Amino acid sequence: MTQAKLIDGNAFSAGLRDEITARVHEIRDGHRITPGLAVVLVGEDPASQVYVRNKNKRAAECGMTSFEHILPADTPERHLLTLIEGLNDDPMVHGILVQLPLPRHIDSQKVIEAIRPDKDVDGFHPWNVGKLAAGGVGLIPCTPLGSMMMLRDHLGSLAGMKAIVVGRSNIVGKPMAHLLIRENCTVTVAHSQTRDLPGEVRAADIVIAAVGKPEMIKGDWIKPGATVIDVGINRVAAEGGKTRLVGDVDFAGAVQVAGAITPVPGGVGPMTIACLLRNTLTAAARLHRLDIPEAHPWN
Ligand SMILES: Nc1nc2c(c(=O)[nH]1)N[C@@H](CN(C=O)c1ccc(C(=O)N[C@@H](CCC(=O)O)C(=O)O)cc1)CN2
Repeated sequence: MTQAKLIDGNAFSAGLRDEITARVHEIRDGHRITPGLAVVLVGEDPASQVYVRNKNKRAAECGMTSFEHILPADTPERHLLTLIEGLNDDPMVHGILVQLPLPRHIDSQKVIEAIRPDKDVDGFHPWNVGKLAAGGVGLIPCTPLGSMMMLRDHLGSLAGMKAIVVGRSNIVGKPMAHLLIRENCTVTVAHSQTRDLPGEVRAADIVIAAVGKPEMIKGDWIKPGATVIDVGINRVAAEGGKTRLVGDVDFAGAVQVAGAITPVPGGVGPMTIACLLRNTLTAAARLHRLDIPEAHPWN
């Protein structure tokens, strides 16, 4: 039996970061502007620490300035809001990102809404959410943006295709659905109350799995030849007391049926960070009204 093509997020993200690096050097040399990314982490969540370290490392590799703010887990919400106010006003900072999840005593939505929308490189501020929903120009959340780049690269036009997004989070599910509508797909958003989820998935040419449940979407739910983008990153127990990463899709089953599939790790995850850098470059260019081409335009 033929196996699905693997969509390699590590390779795609490396190519995108090369393009971003070239653009960053252009504006540093031509305009004396260095894009700056501020990354804020509250607490000691080990996975978040890794993501924040990688974001800063990748930003520096692309020639950007990265500003790291690591705050203790018991930081009062007011202190975090004051830090954001300072970053909003700092001309060296073009992109602001607060790593999620935040400790429970902090209201994440309040924090997101405190970030200047034109520096909101996560694309989570209601202004950017509204721009995406209404078809305007804002900043697009990184994971959906990276997923869409890989889809367009693999499939070309998506017009007329049936897509299902399994999961309705503000970070991935909802923005992904809007992007797919923009690309003229017929979109179903499935969630915990969906009746006959296997049947809904079987009807789809494109499956976006963003439900946060390890290997929940089975191989025999996938339509033969469909393109599967697995957004899940779940750490599960493995042999010898170790852990391993799996997605939301049963990869071993799906790879036998799908036309193409993103692996976990090495699929959507690396694209999330590359798209954060792309958004930071976009924010810097817009804030300084620079007329530079976008890295890897996809629409
Ligand atoms: N403010 C934000 N918080 C969070 C976001 C986000 O986009 N903005 N997304 C996730 C975490 N995340 C980025 O922050 C992220 C997750 C995973 C990866 C990644 O490269 N994963 C690797 C595997 C890494 C590992 O071994 O654990 C892969 O899939 O190959 C990058 C970024 C929640 N919070």
